[in-house]
Amino acid sequence: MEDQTEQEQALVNGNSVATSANESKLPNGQTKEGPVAIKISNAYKHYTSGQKRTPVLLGLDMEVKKGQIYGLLGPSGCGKTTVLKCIVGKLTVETGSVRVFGEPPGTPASGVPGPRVGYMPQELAIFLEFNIEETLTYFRRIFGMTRKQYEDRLQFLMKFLDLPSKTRSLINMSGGQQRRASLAIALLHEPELLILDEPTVGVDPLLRSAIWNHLTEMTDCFGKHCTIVITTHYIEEARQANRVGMMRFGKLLAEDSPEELLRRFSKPNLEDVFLDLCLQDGDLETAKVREERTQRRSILKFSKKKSEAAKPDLENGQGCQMVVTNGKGPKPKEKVSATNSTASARSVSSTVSKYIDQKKSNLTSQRVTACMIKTFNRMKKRVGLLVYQFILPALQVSLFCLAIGQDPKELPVAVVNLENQGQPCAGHPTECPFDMTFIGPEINDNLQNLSCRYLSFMDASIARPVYYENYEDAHQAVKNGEAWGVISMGQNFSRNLYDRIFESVASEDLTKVNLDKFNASQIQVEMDITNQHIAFTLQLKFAEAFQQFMEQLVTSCGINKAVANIPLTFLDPIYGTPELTFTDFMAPGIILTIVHSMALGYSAMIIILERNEGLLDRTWIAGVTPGEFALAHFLVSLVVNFLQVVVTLTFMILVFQVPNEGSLCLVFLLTMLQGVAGTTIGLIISAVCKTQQDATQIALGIFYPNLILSGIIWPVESMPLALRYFAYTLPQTFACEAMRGILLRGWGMAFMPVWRGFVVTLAWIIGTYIIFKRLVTK
Ligand SMILES: Nc1ncnc2c1ncn2[C@@H]1O[C@H](COP(=O)(O)OP(=O)(O)OP(=O)(O)O)[C@@H](O)[C@H]1O
Repeated sequence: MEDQTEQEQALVNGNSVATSANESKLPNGQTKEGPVAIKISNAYKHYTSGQKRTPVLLGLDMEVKKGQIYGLLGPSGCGKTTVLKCIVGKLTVETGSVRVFGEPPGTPASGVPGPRVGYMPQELAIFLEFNIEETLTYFRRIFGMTRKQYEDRLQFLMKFLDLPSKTRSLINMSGGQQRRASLAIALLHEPELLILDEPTVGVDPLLRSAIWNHLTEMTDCFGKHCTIVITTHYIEEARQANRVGMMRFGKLLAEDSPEELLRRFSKPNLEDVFLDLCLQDGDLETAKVREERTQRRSILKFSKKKSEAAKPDLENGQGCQMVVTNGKGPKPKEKVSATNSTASARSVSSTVSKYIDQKKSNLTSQRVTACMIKTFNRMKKRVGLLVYQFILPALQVSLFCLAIGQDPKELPVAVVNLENQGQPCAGHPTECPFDMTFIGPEINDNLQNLSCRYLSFMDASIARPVYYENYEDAHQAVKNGEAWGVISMGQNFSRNLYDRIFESVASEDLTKVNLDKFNASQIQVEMDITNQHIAFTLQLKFAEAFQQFMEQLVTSCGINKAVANIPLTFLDPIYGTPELTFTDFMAPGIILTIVHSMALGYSAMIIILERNEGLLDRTWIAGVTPGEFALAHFLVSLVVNFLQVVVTLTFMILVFQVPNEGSLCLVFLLTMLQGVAGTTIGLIISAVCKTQQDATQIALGIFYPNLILSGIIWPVESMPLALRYFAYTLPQTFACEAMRGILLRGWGMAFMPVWRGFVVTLAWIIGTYIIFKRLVTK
């Protein structure tokens, strides 16, 4: 009733030339009238690109009856694809209304998107790395077809669309074969509504004819529910439609059956009808229109020639795969008798009903599983991606453990030992250099080459001595970058050291210490400290060597070595061991950052890849909701994460023996959650970026600040206050602290830094997943 009112209204307001015809004819001449399948009333829409607004639909009215083939014709850019996208619920109009099966598309009541509709977009929208079977299996799972139904249908489509082996990769097929495979997806479940955007482009005339015959058969019966909307550039091809809509500049110039249009305009073909309509529409660009017409005619002539060449075959029931192979296929339309048509249609009708199990096709779990299996299959096909996903974490961990945190080795140090004439020490006494039997210590023969004794405690594997005879040469060597520093000792180093220790102590007036002698007993070190870590290492080694030298010296004289120590004692550490290295400090953060960034990088590409290939639209129009799509990718990422965490922890803890004092379960759980947080952040990037390049740049842009600010490399406590507070808001800062607590201190959930790390990570996961879901459902 509502339809009727709208229809009447459309007729009153309708386009100047649009007809009031609401009936159309079957190809065999029978009148076809039925309920309305699609109704678009007074639709307006524009695209916005930056400041630019492009109007696309300008008060479009269109009506498609159930069981009709509706040919939507018009020049490139007039808005045909936009209309189709509005019908399948991919786009919405700004004003006016679109109704599919009486309901707005996108609502559950319309069933569109969903298994009620089969959609073939203009672009290929196929998984090029898949073969035909894998591609169709994906859609079979979404639609809930049983294996048997699917096998029958696959067999039919392979023959009908003249597709090569079902196991050949689509990437290795010709353009025409790929288009036919794309059409097979739309035809797979014989939907109630078939939306085909230029399905016959690049298809040879013979097959084009067979496709039209098949479409005719799908709609060719009373009470049959298949409705087809098709766009084509081959205008004459649309004569086989029950009704055509001629579109220009966002509105329909006319809408009627081809026969009625030809009769009304007294033209021999639809091309000329279209030209007349354009002229009537007040379009002054006649030259351009004529040119378009000439071009299209030349295409048509070519295709006609080919069709005619093939005609005898068609008439004999050969040449068209469908006719040849199953013997039940339609003959060319003028040959189809009413009886045949009905019988044939009945068989199609019964096939249609058995393909879709409404209960099954409504199952979220089934669609999520379909998406997951498809993603795993895609991964399997991309060996590079697999390597990237699972070998890279292991490689990163190995490189980190091997390259970071160890002491630098074989650092050249210029040694100027004037006490030994600048030469390497051949040997030195190790006995007590003092005679302690008298009241005060006396010098004995062992008081020589104390400098050599000191140098003997130097760890040559770290500070490699290079001997110089004078200070100037040694200094120049450092200047030239040949050594990291100069360590020098004077001519009477041993005697001056003795005097420093005993004379100053024995002196009655400590204010009168001989500073010359005092300075001459100093071991002087001058360094290149441009590399702070190397400089710190050498300073530490020089100081350790001196401590050991002094301990050995006093011990050789029978004095307790404690006398040689400064009165500051470092007892055993409460947490950690003296052996802990910088690697151990960084490892907790590195584990998290590897897993987090790998997950982020992987998921950041997911939607972009599918969207750019046109697959995302197809998946959604097949009935997978954005929420299901998000869930499927989330679950796949979880599996990938799991494996990455196993690889990372195995290498870090088992192979490279990074210490773990706490619960491995907690370590695993926190790492896993960090991976999930990376996944959800990546999914957001994937949803907002148009290209892989954009996504890569954002992912990299996130990676470095995160690494620098999260306290993974350097303590957060060293940052300026404002930056430190910012760092605390990042997903890895508290998690890194928690991980350090577990691994190095053996803390459990009872410790605030540990549970805080978990809570913040969970908050990031929930927050980013909500944002992602909103973005994809927009
Ligand atoms: N996302 C978009 N943003 C901006 N403009 C767009 C967008 N999509 C399409 N357009 C513009 O809208 C107009 C209609 O596009 P549409 O794809 O609907 O035309 P069409 O009739 O299907 O063309 P063709 O036959 O070449 O496929 C064109 O001018 C096109 O450039």
